[in-house]
Formats: sequence, structure tokens, C-alpha cells
Amino acid sequence: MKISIIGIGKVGSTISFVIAKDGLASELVLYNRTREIAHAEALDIQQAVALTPHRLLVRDGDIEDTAKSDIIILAVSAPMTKEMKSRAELLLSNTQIMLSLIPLLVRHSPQAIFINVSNPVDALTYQIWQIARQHSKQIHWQQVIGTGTLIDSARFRDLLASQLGIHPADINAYILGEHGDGQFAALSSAMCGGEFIDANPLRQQMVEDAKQSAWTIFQTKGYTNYTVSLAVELIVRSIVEDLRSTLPVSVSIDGYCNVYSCCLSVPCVIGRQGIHRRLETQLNERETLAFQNCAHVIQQQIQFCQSQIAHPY
Ligand SMILES: NC(=O)c1ccc[n+]([C@@H]2O[C@H](COP(=O)([O-])OP(=O)(O)OC[C@H]3O[C@@H](n4cnc5c(N)ncnc54)[C@H](O)[C@@H]3O)[C@@H](O)[C@H]2O)c1
Repeated sequence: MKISIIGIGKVGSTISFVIAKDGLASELVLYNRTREIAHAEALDIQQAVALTPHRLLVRDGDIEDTAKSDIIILAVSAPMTKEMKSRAELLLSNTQIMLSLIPLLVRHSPQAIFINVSNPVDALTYQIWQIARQHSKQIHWQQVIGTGTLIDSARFRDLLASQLGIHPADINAYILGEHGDGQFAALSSAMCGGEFIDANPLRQQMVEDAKQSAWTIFQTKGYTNYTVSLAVELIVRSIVEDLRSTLPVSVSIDGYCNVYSCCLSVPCVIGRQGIHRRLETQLNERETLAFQNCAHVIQQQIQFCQSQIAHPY
């Protein structure tokens, strides 16, 4: 299993370490604009692997060195400063970066599954999918996955778990829609051990607290890296081991809740081919409206971006 990680900053380096520590690849290629950084991280991680039971090659490389990757993880980004009020402020610059990288990456690895971490995840995952399909007839929407609300769902389940006194893994509750302000909990279908979890005001507040926690971490540390890295690890493991785990991730939406032409998070079955199925969660009227509002926001971001960039895909 060859995995390439594009963008070796705070997030890309942590993802690289987690994948190497868990032995999920036989070869890990680290690509960064500043090659010395990728080289130093690769060396540090390769030496750490000596303390694990795994055998893998970790190296820095150029785009050509990513050729025939099975999985490509995108954590490449313009810098996000503490003054920024929204992830959407990265959209124009990160679309420009993807326009320069995706055609080359797709040409070298048309079979790869692309996992996008970079923000704003939903609009950017859609752009990546559009750029990729322009450059390869072989690529399918099932190969382009954004981490989406997997990380938000983990934060929400963590809060629910401490209130219910039940392990987060046993709680079946999803945050869906946008990895941003419009995200919502699909509480009408949330369950634990066959019991419904009521949508009382305390739980609605937990959705807000989970959303806010990302900003609290960001405002203090200047970045978030651990939860997102383990979220990526879950997706990668499900692909590598063909687990068919059901995870809420951002994918191309084609008709669910009457939404088209954008990427948003819905629960998806993930295996060796990427997305095997998008599951159609039964939403109530309020949740359906929230999902449609998320779509509206993302579509506006995409349209704005396409109007600003001279040569979109
Ligand atoms: N999806 C999520 O839940 C989630 C969580 C945390 C962070 N993020 C996003 O992940 C991205 C990375 O975050 P970070 O904290 O690691 O940022 P960072 O600034 O530390 O890292 C970005 C890296 O990309 C590199 N880079 C920039 N342009 C490049 C190019 N053209 N070619 C190659 N490399 C290039 C930079 O040199 C840098 O090393 C950001 O967009 C951030 O908002 C997403």
C-alpha cells in the first residue's frame, strides 16, 4: 500500500506519523513545497518506525515520486491566521493550490483514492473532484473524499458520551452537512443500544459546543491536529483493510434531500474502492432544511470561487 501525503505542515506531519505508527502503508511519500521540511519529517518518522513492529519506507519526494499511490492525502494549504473568522477565507488560495497540484497527482495516480483534509473542506473537495475529472476520464466520484463532519461527529459523540455515561463508539449519532457553521446533528435518528437519543435543548447546546471547540483550540494553539489525524486514520484503515465502516464524510451529493452539485457530509460506507455507498439518513423536516441550507452555502462558495479564478477547471 503506497500512501502519499501532500502538505507536510502541522496536520500533514501528524497524519504521516499516525499512519506510520499503525503500519497502514508499506511506502509513505511526503511532499511539501519546502522539500527540507518533508525530508526532516520523513527521517524523524522513519526512525520512529524502528520502535514499532512494522516495516515501511518513509521518504520525501517530488510529485513524480507519488506515482501509483493507492491513497493520496491532501493537507496542503495557504496559512490560516488567527485573524481569520471562517475556513471559507482559504477557499480562493487553496483552490489555486489544488489547480496546480491535482492534474499532476491524477496523471501519476489515476486509481488513487483522494482524501481531502484542507479547508474549507466541502467546497474544496468539490473543486478537487471537478479538477480531477477534467484531467482523467478514469476517476470516479467515489475516489474523492473530504474528512467533512467526521471530526465534528467525534466531538459531539464525546460530549454525548460523558452526559450518557456510555462509550462514544457505542453512540450512533452523526453531525451532517457542512464542516462549518451550518452543520447540524441528525438527532431524530440518533440512537444508543436501540434507544433513541432525545433532541432536548441540552443536546442541541452540545452541537454548538462541539462546533465551538474547534475554534477554541485554534485560537489557543493556532491549529488543530490530533482529532483530524485520527479521523483520517479511520478513513485510511477502512480503505486499506476494506472494512466497509460507515463514516460521515464529505462526498459529491446527487439528489439526496434534492441537493445536487456540491459536496457535503452524509454517512458513507468506505472500503477498498473508496465510497461504496452513500447512506440516506432519514431526516425530519428541520434537519432536511438544515442540509439544504448547507448546500446553498457551499454552492455560493463554489460559484464565487469560479467567478474569481480566471481559468477554472
Ligand atoms: N478537515 C478538518 O477537520 C481540518 C482540521 C484541521 C486543519 N484542517 C486544514 O488542513 C490544512 C492544513 O493545516 P495545517 O495546520 O497543517 O497548515 P500548515 O500551514 O501547517 O501546513 C500547510 C502546508 O502546506 C504546504 N504548502 C502550501 N502550498 C503548497 C504547495 N503549493 N505545494 C506543496 N506544499 C504546499 C506548506 O508549506 C505547509 O507545510 C488547512 O487548510 C487547515 O485549515 C482541516
